[in-house]
Amino acid sequence: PKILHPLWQSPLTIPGGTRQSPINIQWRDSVYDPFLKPLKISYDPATCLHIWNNGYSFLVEFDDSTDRSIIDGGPLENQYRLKQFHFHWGAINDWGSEHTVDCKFYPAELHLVHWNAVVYPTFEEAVMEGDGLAVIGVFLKLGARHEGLQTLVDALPAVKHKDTVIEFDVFDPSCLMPSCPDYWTYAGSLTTPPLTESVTWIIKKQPIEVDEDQLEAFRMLLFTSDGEEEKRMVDNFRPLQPLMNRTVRSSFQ
Ligand SMILES: NS(=O)(=O)c1ccc(C(=O)N2CCN(Cc3ccccc3)C2)cc1
Ligand SMILES: [Zn+2]
Repeated sequence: PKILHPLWQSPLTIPGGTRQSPINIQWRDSVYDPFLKPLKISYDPATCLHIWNNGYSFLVEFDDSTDRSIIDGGPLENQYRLKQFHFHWGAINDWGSEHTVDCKFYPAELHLVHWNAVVYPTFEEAVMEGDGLAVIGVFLKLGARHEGLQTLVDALPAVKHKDTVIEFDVFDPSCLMPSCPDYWTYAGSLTTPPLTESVTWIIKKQPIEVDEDQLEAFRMLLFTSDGEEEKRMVDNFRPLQPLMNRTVRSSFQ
């Protein structure tokens, strides 16, 4: 029988999938690529639009009608436009991230989602193409309170229920980037339906620190709409997928 994911009612494995995400990054198996460029990030905080709870995570969405918030360089051939960022987290601090490093889970993982507007007319079309998307993954680890994240955390009670949205008009996601430029990169997929193999993953080596209260704020969100029986939004990460015939490259030695 087809095993369906409890959260997304989607097949856990994609028939014929050869580049699925997330994966375990085995540090010693990653290959240093001296031709990888530094990642260039330039975000305009004024492109921030709103925060919404879409029933599997909370997303901060950006105005992607122009090239005001983009990334370039790194493993990318073109510049990619920022569309949204979101997180994945666990019910407890022992797990929650989608990718693992040497089989270690982090309590949460940030995904900044960008699309190739140089080649494709819309995000929806880019989602279906091998070089359509670029997602920066940043691990969150338990530690000091993150002041930049706090402005986001303060807004979460207003999007507690699925399909709630609030205006969020100035936020600079650069404040969520770790200071170290090092990253791994590999060819993968969306980790939620339609699971298309359209993502160039750029996973930052250094995590950012957040405190327990900030992680608890994520866990008080709900998968469910107002009036439904409450289900806490936790463990919204996809199981690890086989590496198959892929190499993870590193930008550092
Ligand atoms: N966890 S992750 O970073 O891999 C990630 C997950 C979801 C998305 C996302 O914004 N969407 C997936 C497709 N969906 C809409 C859509 C578009 C075309 C066809 C069908 C459906 C929106 C982006 C990144
Ligand atoms: Zn994600």
